[in-house]
Amino acid sequence: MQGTDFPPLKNDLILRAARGLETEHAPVWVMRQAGRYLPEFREVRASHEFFEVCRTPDLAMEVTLQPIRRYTGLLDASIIFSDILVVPQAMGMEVEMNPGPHFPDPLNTPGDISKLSPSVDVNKELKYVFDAITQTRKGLNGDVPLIGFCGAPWTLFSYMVEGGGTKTFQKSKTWLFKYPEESKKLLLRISDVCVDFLVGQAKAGAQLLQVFDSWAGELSPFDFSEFALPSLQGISSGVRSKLAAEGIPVPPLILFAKGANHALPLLAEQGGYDVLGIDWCIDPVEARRLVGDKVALQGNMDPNVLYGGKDAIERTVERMCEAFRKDRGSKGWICNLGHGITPGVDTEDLRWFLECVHKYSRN
Ligand SMILES: Cc1c2[nH]c(c1CCC(=O)O)Cc1[nH]c(c(CCC(=O)O)c1C)Cc1[nH]c(c(CCC(=O)O)c1C)Cc1[nH]c(c(C)c1CCC(=O)O)C2
Repeated sequence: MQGTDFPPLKNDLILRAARGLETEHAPVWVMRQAGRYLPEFREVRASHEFFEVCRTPDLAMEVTLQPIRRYTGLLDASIIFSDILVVPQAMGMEVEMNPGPHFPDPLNTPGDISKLSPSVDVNKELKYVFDAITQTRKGLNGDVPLIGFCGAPWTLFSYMVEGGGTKTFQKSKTWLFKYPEESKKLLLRISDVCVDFLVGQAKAGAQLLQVFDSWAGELSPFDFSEFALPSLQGISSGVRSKLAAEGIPVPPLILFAKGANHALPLLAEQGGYDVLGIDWCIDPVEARRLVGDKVALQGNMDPNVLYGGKDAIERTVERMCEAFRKDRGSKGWICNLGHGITPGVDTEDLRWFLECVHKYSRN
């Protein structure tokens, strides 16, 4: 599938911002914008299981388009409806969503690695994601670009080892510190699947690619460099070289290493990504100082401000816009929350957030 087969793009703000260029206002999208805070999403979920929605291109397209339709003209990107856990599934693991992720048979010791598929053909295992992307890109009719994504190896590793969410990271840390060499091998093996998966998404029509390292902040700076960084670099360099080898333009690459703000200088220098996402625990002025002009930034309002009412939202957005735009106008900033939107948010409060971003980030 080649780009020329798709409707022409009418809004390229996020593509320009990702390349560090000027935009009329900051492009804005919201992590988890297709999700349970939307009544129309809950309605689809009432009659379809979570992974059924992911695996059915018609349904995945429908929920991907829901926020774009509801907030017409206010969102500057869409993100394909899927989950980071489709990669462990493709590697041969069973994953349930009830309501959070649960792996009935997690990787308890390095011996369990042999249970994973020896090689993963993403074109077979994850074809449904590629089909959903191609179909959704057509369905968007060029209104906004479509983002593809995957989970980062460290975050996926922790789910595969813990068997679900965790507060302590006891099992994943046991692996890192007791079996460091086996851990590194597993991380790189996950990274190889992520490369093929992102390459496939770009070929299917994804116009930007984001890597979610949701648990990056659980690692010390040393352990982040030791364990997470090589696999993140493996993804950026692998995606770039494989697409280049096929003569396909490389879409902007975004890395959201949540909580790893200490690593911003290192990632800007050596990560190989065009955009770095930041959470709300770092001031945007400081983040910009740390990365210089090397990358664009994405973020970073605390999603819980959306529970604070219209005044709090407006004041926070105004402050955020001022900080990201300090001394550089609108160059190289993609506005987002500092993590995913949560299920209890009022849909009109999100609309107000988006309107405030348009108002306060305008040149
Ligand atoms: C860690 C992680 C996961 N999934 C994802 C991450 C990384 C981002 C982050 O840190 O939030 C990424 C993700 N998950 C989902 C998307 C869709 C695209 C979007 O709108 O952003 C994306 C980009 C849908 C989803 N993935 C999930 C839901 C909610 C489940 C439902 O529909 O019942 C959605 C809309 C389920 C999910 N999936 C995952 C968890 C922990 C949960 C349960 C927690 C929760 O309920 O929010 C794993």
